[in-house]
Amino acid sequence: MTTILIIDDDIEFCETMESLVRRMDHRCVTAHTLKEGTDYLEGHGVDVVFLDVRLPDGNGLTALPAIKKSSSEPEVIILTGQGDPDGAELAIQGGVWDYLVKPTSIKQTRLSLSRALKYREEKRAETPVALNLDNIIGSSPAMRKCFDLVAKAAVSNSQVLITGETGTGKELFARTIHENSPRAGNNFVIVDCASLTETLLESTLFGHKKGAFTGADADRTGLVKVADGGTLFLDEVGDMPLSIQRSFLRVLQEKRFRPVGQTQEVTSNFRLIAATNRNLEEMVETGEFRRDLLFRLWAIHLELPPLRKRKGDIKRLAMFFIDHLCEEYGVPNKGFDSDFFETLSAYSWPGNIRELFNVLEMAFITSGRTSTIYAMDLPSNIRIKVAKASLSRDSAGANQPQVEAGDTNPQVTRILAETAVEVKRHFTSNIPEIKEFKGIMEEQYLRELIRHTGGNAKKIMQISGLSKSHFYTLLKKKEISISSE
Ligand SMILES: Nc1ncnc2c1ncn2[C@@H]1O[C@H](COP(=O)(O)OP(=O)(O)OP(=O)(O)O)[C@@H](O)[C@H]1O
Repeated sequence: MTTILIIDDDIEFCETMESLVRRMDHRCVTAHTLKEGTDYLEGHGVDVVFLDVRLPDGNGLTALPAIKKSSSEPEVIILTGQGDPDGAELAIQGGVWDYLVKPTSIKQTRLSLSRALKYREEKRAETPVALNLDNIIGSSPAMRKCFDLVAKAAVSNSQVLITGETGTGKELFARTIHENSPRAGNNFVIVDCASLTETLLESTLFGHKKGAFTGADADRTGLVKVADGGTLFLDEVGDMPLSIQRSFLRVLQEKRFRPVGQTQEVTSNFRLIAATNRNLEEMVETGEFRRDLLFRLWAIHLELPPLRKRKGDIKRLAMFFIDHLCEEYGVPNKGFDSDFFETLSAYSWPGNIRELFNVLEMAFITSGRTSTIYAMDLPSNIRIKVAKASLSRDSAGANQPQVEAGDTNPQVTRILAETAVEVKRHFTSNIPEIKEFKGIMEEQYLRELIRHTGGNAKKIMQISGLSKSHFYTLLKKKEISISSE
């Protein structure tokens, strides 16, 4: 059933609206403060919100973005006692469906509500584009937003600008847009603007005639022409020299250009996707990037989040990539110890997914023929960084939470990982028997446990998971007395 929420502090008005909405066979909920209204939106599906502007706890227009972004993304109709043109403009910019000034006629209110609901129904009925996202892993909210944009980009012919830190998947997403677009049957052509000098970039993009410059010993077709009917992917577009930016802008507008040393123009019907990890708006301010080109580029702007902001995706990315490696190396699928994912999640991944995949490949090789991959298999530099970050976090917080029963918090995991690094370092030449090693570690653990709990038997059992009899047997075996610790 359709639900309409009325946020208005005028109780009488709410009652009138409620009866109008009910007569239209919709469910109606009223809220007399902004807080009440936004609280309701958090846990319930709402189709349309009638929103007053002046409310006891704030201005409705200020809350508009949060209301629009709430989980059911309702349409909003402003119903205000004091209409003012600036407020109306602000509201419309904020995406409201209608702006009505009280008193409104029943007819007008009904019409506005019916139209908003019709629009909402049509929006829902739009058939979602079935994307082929075979090689892209991610189900975090940030990634789902990106997939929506990929779907929009795939069906349109507009320029796309993809931004994001290094290794976040800009090229992968550009290829995915191409492969899901009607141009998929034609070329996807990559030009890396950062790796070419100014002259080389010009001839690479536009091509040249034999003899146009020293070394041009044959005609060469430019990559803009190779992308005819397909997609041209300009990687690191922020590194494009200003002189080329000027000529490229013209190519974008007219889809025609002149190869170096040639008098005749060539045409190309290409679709442009550009990517960069630089801030182009800042570059425009400093005069390093043309504003007009930037405006052309970002008809659709896809901003890829860094991996540290979507840690929920790390596990699936790791499983996907290790499965891929198993297949490539022809070995049976491997399992993972839980400490493996904990360590991966505790690292900040400045090189994003590229770095993650490199590290996983190293761990995969280190794990050899074993069927499980452990944190120990990760490169020591990663484990050390994780351990150090955890320790410095610990020393920064004065009152650290006590380690409770069964607590395998990241701090403990980190310390264990660090211990493992130490053990590995010392064992290079001389490895003791496992019994001896276990004995030493066990004794160390018991002494620490007693010190930490002050010898409180209940806490000892809770934390260690040992039974009373087992604990006292161990104490006897190690010749430890509770009072001396
Ligand atoms: N969501 C994802 N799912 C699976 N693999 C991914 C994902 N994102 C990126 N990758 C992989 O990570 C690696 C780096 O991706 P890509 O080269 O597209 O990054 P980039 O942002 O273009 O990097 P750079 O800025 O350094 O050029 C590639 O192996 C790519 O396949």
